[in-house]
Amino acid sequence: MMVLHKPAIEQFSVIKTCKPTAFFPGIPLIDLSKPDSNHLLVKACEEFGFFKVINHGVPTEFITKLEAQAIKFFSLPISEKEKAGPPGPFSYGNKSIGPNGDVGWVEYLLLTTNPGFNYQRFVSISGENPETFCSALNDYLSAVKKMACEILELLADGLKIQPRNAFSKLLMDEQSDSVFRLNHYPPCPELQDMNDRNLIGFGEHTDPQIISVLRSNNTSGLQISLRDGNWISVPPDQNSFFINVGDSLQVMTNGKFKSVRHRVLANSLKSRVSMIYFGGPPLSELIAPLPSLMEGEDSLYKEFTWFEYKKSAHNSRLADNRLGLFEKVAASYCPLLSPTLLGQRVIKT
Ligand SMILES: C=C1C[C@]23C[C@@]1(O)CC[C@H]2[C@@]12CC[C@H](O)[C@@](C)(C(=O)O1)[C@H]2[C@@H]3C(=O)O
Ligand SMILES: O=C(O)CCC(=O)C(=O)O
Ligand SMILES: [Fe+2]
Repeated sequence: MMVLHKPAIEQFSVIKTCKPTAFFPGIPLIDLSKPDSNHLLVKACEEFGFFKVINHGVPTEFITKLEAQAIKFFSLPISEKEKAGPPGPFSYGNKSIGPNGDVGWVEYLLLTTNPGFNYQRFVSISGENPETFCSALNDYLSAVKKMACEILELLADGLKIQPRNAFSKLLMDEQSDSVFRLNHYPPCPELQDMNDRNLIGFGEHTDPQIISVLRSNNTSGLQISLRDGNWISVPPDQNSFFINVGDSLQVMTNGKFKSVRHRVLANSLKSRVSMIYFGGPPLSELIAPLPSLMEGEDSLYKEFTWFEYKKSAHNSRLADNRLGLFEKVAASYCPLLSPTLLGQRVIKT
């Protein structure tokens, strides 16, 4: 267990909550088995870029098996976990997020989902039969990817886009650059003595990919930012999935869908374990608005490939407005709306 003395805790972002953040009852809930789900999905992506899905078709057994493997891994001594690799694109990281100095009250495993990737390194560390970890991961990833593709096809239906696999084919592509992340937020008991203060587990950001599929245990902490800048706590639900619109889907819909800003606050008593699949396109894919969604409008974004966007994202800090660099108006016509200034947001809690 990580234990921190008060001065040490100050190394992390501690934010003051002026008023308790109310649980917001309005997070869209979509039942994927209902015939009108396509229109509700479009509405949720336009209004929040975030929603919760039920009747998702992912077997509970796949979820519990992978979660058990994750818990086993995170319970190992740190020296063992570090053998999974230094913080880097596909390895174990502790408190340090990304390559540019971001920190959070979190440890994680970051893995590529490309077929054929050798997970053996992590497997041998957890002391498990290699088959157990690999099969739990593969079962979970195939089921979650299938669900993500179904959602993207329902969205295409709702937007009247032909063909209906216009988005989903990018995740189905053999070269799809998708990532999977297991996050563990240990409890932080010191927080109990720090009235009105919260510790950042994973700082505010948007996800750069097309779509993110998040499942967590029953510990709270996830928050999303509404358009007015207010933060809303998402009540945890271990039987459902939470879906984020990523920056790339915002661009492909020419800004009709919004990528959602979100963050995770640490909990003083309970540990949070989350598993997130980030569905991304092939590196060479041009990320641009679909012509059928333009209706005579100009693209709001400069043209770029996923490789270019990913490279730029990896040079940014977590909270930066990464898409700002690729917006036509902000970058070309108005220096006051430069990405640097847009990246600095007033934090309301
Ligand atoms: C600070 C960073 C971590 C991140 C890469 C980045 O430079 C900016 C984007 C971050 C993010 C957020 C969503 C996902 O968790 C992630 C894997 C991704 O694709 O973009 C992380 C990156 C990371 O942890 O390496
Ligand atoms: O762990 C979570 O619940 C969310 C983490 C997240 O947003 C991310 O890893 O990109
Ligand atoms: Fe995220």
